[in-house]
Formats: sequence, C-alpha cells, structure tokens
Amino acid sequence: MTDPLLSLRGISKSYGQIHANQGIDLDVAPRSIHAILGENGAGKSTLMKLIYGVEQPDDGTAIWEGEPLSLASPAQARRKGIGMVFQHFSLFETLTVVENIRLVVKGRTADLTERIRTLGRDFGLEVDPLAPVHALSVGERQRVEIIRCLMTNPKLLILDEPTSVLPPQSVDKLFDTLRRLRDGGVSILFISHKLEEIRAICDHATILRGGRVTGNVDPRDHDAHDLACMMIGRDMPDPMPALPLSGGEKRLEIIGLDHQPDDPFAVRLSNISLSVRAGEILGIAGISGNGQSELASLISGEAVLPREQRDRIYMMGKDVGTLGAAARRQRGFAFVPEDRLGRGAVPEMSLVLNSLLTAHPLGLLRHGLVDRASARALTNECIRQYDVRTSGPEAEAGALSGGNLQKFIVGREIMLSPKLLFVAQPTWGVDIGAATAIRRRLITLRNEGMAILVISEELEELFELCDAIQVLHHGRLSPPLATRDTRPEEIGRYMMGAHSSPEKAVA
Ligand SMILES: Nc1ncnc2c1ncn2[C@@H]1O[C@H](COP(=O)(O)OP(=O)(O)OP(=O)(O)O)[C@@H](O)[C@H]1O
Repeated sequence: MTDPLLSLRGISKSYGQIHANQGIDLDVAPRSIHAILGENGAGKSTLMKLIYGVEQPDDGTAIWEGEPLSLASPAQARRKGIGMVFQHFSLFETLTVVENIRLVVKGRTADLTERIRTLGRDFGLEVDPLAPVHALSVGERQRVEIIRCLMTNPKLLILDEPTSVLPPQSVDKLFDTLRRLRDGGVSILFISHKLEEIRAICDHATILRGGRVTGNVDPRDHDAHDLACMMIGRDMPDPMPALPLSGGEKRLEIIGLDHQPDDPFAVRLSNISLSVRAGEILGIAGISGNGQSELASLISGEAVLPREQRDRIYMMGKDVGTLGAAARRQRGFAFVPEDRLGRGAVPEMSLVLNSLLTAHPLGLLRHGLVDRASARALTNECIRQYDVRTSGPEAEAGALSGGNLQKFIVGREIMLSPKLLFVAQPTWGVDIGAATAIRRRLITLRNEGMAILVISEELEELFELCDAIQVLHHGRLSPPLATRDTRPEEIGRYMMGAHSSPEKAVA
C-alpha cells in the first residue's frame, strides 16, 4: 500500500466530561475521497478541527507526508496544504466576498475577483464577488467558503457537510469538482449525513460512534441502510404514513404579495400567493438565493410590511403583515429559522435560557420573574423527547454539535404547540436517524391538525413530508403541485425557471 498522506494514531480530545474523540486511528490515502460517518455528536467535527489546527488534541500523534505533524493554528495547517470548509460559517458579514477571500488568499482584488468568477463558473459555485456577505443566503455563503478553500490549492481538503444546502444540480457539479481534484492529486475528507452521496463519491469510509472508530469500510460495498445501521448501532425507524388531507381552515394565507427589500442585494418578491390549512404540510422548494430568506423574514415577522400594504399576509384569519414577530407568536405561530446559531439560538447562553427565548409564555415566568425550575423541566423534556445529545440543560448552546442544536431548536418550537409552524431546513445537518424522527414528528403533528410550512432544498425531504409543493425561483412562486401527482423532475424544472403547467395544481 502507498504511504498515507495523513496518519493519526490514538488521538483523544475531551471537553470537560465529554470525550469527543477517544483513541482515534485514521489513515488518509493520497488521491482518495474519504468519508467520516457518524450520528450527531459522534465526534466528526472535533476530529476535523484537530487536523486543521483549530483545536489541539489531549493525546495522540499525527504524521503528515511521512513527518510528525503538530498544528498550533489553521494558518500553519494551510501552509502545510490542509484546507477546511466549516459547517458553520467563518465569513465576516460586513465585508464583500472578495474582501473575505483576500484575508486568506494573496493577490490583487481585480485578479481575485476574476478568479472567483472563473472558479464559480467552472465548478457550479456561482456567487457575486462584490456582494457583501450579509446579503447572501446560507447556500451562497457555503459556496464562498468552498471557493476560498479551493483558492489555497490544498493537498488535503476537509469538507464538513458541504452539500447540506446545495441544490441537486450543484451537488453533481461539486462532485465532478471533487473527482477532478482527487485525480489531480488532492485527498478529501468528506463529512456528510447523506449516505447515498457517500456511496457515490467516496472510496473509503471511517465510522465513528460515541467518539471512537467503530469501523472502516468501502462504502460502495454497503447500501445506505447498512451504513446507517453501522452508524447508529441499531435498526432505522420506518417513515410515517400521512393520512389523507383533512381540508381544515386556512391558518396561513399570502395573497399577491410584492415586496422589494431595502437591501440592494436582496431578492425582490413578486406576486407571491400561498395558503396552508390545518392538517396540511406545504413545502417550498427551490435553490437558496431565490427569495427564500426574504420570504421567510416576511412570514416570521422579522421584516414587516409598510402600513399601506394591507391584506397581504393572514395568520389564523387575521391580517398580520404589519405585526412584528412577537405579536404573530402570540396568535399561535412558531418558527425555526435556517441559521441555528445567531437567529435560532444564542450560542453563549445555556439551553435553559435559549428555551426561555421563545417558550416563556408556557408558564415559565411568575410575577415577572423567571421560574427556573419550570424552565429547566421544559428544557429537560425537550432534550429527552428530541434525543438532544448534551451534558444537560445548563450546557451552552454553542457547545452542542450542529445537528444536536438543530434538534433542540425544532423541539423547542414544536413544544409550543403552535397552530401554525414554519420550519426552514428542518433536518439540515441532522443525522439520518434523527432526521427520520423529526419528519415523523412533523407528520404526526399534521395528522393532529397543525398547519405546517416547510422550506427545504432537499427534494426527497419535501416529497416525504408535504401534501403540496410550490417552487420559488427568482422571487416568484410556482402554483401548488400535489405531491402525490408530481415527479421530482417536474419540481426540478421549476427550480431551473420553467413556467407553469397548472393542470396538476391543487385546487
Ligand atoms: N467547544 C465545545 N465545548 C464542549 N463540548 C463540545 C465542544 N465541541 C464539541 N463538543 C461536544 O463533543 C461531542 C462531539 O461533537 P462534534 O461536533 O465533534 O460532533 P459531530 O459528529 O460533528 O456532530 P454533528 O453531526 O451534529 O455535527 C458532542 O457531544 C459535543 O457536544
């Protein structure tokens, strides 16, 4: 066998009582695409941070190209030829794309701008180099992270869930890119919860469970179900059947909404109409950056309509377009935003305090003071019901693994028992076992009469969950398509900008 590019032996890392990595051995071969598989909290991101020098191991050794490797910082890792794209973004929001890239890649702004455009075109990672990062959607930000990393010409590229917010077409392009990089001599460490993707692109897979290596396999020799069982150490739950539509009352209605946000880089919304009834799940499909975040802020109440725009957004039969988020929540609305750190949760605060942020109306305040015992009980219940792996309710939200924080936020909002629940990217970064559990839960709630609106870039997820799907493209919404009569390719056509053939539209 050829010598490995990177060899780890006996790597361990603990955070207080939590043993995130324990005695990890890992060999990454040259020219290989190597998957790291594991449930939420298994220790994947921690291991990658150790390799990239963000964190230092408590124990163990690393060999890089035959020489001992000790990394004190990401800058040192980059000098050795190790690049990483993070699950959580590391971009400065107030700078433009090219300004962010200049912080890491040397060169004149004009040359870098041109290289960003060329790389974007070649690899399906298009993004405007001059746009400020705060105006970009989550998907676009991820593209910037990947481009920035490719521009440092790494020998080992670490990708922590790179495809979680990419549309199917871009995933194919990204995979072509990764194969080309591999054939050109780059090794890639690839973390993903999408087992079919791992089977499609990876030549090795290392499985982690509870911070230890539990297996090394060739993923092409196993089907996705096998891999999932190895990861979670037990069999998978079955999906939940949806009952036929109940045709309840309209809990959300948007009528001919036109909106031009103040931000010049934001997407203008044109003539948006949709409705969600009690006992129904409506899905909004589309590639991020087509108006999803603009529509989400208008529905959540983070952005409100000017006073003269009446009769555009109704919740539970009331015109709410000019009301803020809190007033909408009081009417029985709950919301899970797509970025969990920042808007979904405050990373420096404990889970108990994060519960209070939205759940305080559930009897958690007494005489204007926080009832800590009830807040703790509620948080514990959320941790239990949603299988949030954490040291306990006092853990800081920022210390949870990405998928576990997502489970916590989704759980917290569902526990409010809203009449209308709006979830953006419900299972983003959540492992396959927990994703199935969240989807089953949403379908149960729908069967019990909740109205649910889901924005997701994962078509498979929308097909599993929704009664009807509408596609957002360039700020316009397609007619609703009944999921049972629609094929994914038809949705795909709308995602690419095809126009309506309303015969399949739901009445
Ligand atoms: N800075 C930190 N402080 C305390 N605990 C941490 C910290 N970072 C990670 N952990 C804990 O270490 C364990 C492993 O987390 P890690 O992020 O490596 O998991 P993961 O496999 O990448 O999960 P996911 O798929 O959800 O991203 C988790 O229990 C997590 O809560």
